[in-house]
Amino acid sequence: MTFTTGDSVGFVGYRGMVGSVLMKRMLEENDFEGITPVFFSTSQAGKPAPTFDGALEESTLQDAHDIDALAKLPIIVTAQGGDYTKEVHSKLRERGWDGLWIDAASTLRMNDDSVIVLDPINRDVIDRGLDSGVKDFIGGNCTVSCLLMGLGGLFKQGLVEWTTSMTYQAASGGGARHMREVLKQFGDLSGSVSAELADPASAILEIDRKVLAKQRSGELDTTQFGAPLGGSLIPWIDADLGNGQSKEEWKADAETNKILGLSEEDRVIMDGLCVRIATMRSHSQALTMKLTEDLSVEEIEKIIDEDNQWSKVIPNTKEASMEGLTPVAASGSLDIPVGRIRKLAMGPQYISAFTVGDQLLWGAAEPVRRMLKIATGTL
Ligand SMILES: NC(=O)C1=CN([C@@H]2O[C@H](COP(=O)(O)OP(=O)(O)OC[C@H]3O[C@@H](n4cnc5c(N)ncnc54)[C@H](OP(=O)(O)O)[C@@H]3O)[C@@H](O)[C@H]2O)C=CC1
Ligand SMILES: N[C@@H](CC(=O)OP(=O)(O)O)C(=O)O
Repeated sequence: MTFTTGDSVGFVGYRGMVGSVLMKRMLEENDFEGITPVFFSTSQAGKPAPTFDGALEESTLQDAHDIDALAKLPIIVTAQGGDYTKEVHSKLRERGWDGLWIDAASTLRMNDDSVIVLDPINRDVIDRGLDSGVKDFIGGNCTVSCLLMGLGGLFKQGLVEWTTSMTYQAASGGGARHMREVLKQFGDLSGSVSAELADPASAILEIDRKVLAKQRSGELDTTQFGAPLGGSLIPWIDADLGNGQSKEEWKADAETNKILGLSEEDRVIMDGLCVRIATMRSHSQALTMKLTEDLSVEEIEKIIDEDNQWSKVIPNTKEASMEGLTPVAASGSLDIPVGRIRKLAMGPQYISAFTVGDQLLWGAAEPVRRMLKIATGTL
């Protein structure tokens, strides 16, 4: 089953958080031209499909579990989540569906017959995959994609021996409800000391005592994160692999090497700690890298800056870092700022770097959006 201009493309998960970002980007880039979108929902079948204020023709939402309807499509794009992928993808393949499955969820990422998509970094791997008949194209983990978009130049040129990343991951990585939860926690914490905050003469240690008491009281809603995040952090993301490593930490090495298409002997070693903090939608990472060569900082910055149009070197000064190297600066932008680049005391091949990326854009929706364009022959 191959796509020709005007053919139908199925969209599942279009109204979720990642799906909404995907739709917004597709509208901004006029990506619906040349395709006939068919929208699916697991809960709203039969209701009107979105027209995005008249940008698309009126249609009806299809049932996202209707395998017959899905199997008619040459391309399915899904941001519905891993459980949906687990349930539906195998049913489609078992009945012989040979269309392209483009997915934001992690379920199929490490399968031998899938490609992880991040085309500014691995267009060659994607093209080889398409040529050799790969049918499953999966977006990478958000921290991995954002890191490679920022520092891809060094990796592509084989200049990285190993990297350790300490992450500062936003609430949005958990989903929409997680973002609400952390904001509600901040509100409740602030509310618990509103009288003291209104009085500039009140003692800060009394405010601190009350805030801590509230955080420990069990009264904050922690349904999503399982622990208070407002005014705190959680040094664990995703499943416990039982060897001291979290699944999020494991993904860094596994996915980076797969994205880059590196063989066993060329592998880059990646490891670190993944930490959830109370930011909204941008993930940050503090990196220590051992390079294979003693490059000057200027050479390193040039390689990073020139790799792709979105990586942006931020000068290693306090002013520039505070202005351009924060989640507040990066959110809502496709740019990936990379700063704090300097040689470390460990030796001339050791550098630090700090990078930030909107994890709903390059971390989730954008690689998937661009893969659809590659699949439809428009990128
Ligand atoms: N959040 C993230 O940072 C990342 C997520 N992903 C992947 O994308 C998947 C989807 O994540 P995310 O978009 O955050 O999930 P959401 O929970 O926002 O959306 C998933 C689905 O929930 C259903 N839904 C139920 N109620 C609502 C509502 N009120 N508003 C919108 N949708 C609703 C929709 O399906 P329906 O129409 O069928 O009811 C929707 O498609 C994840 O499971 C993950 O696999 C990948 C990378 C990053
Ligand atoms: N695990 C990421 C978000 C995510 O969805 O990752 P993945 O696509 O690898 O499951 C986070 O919590 O920040």
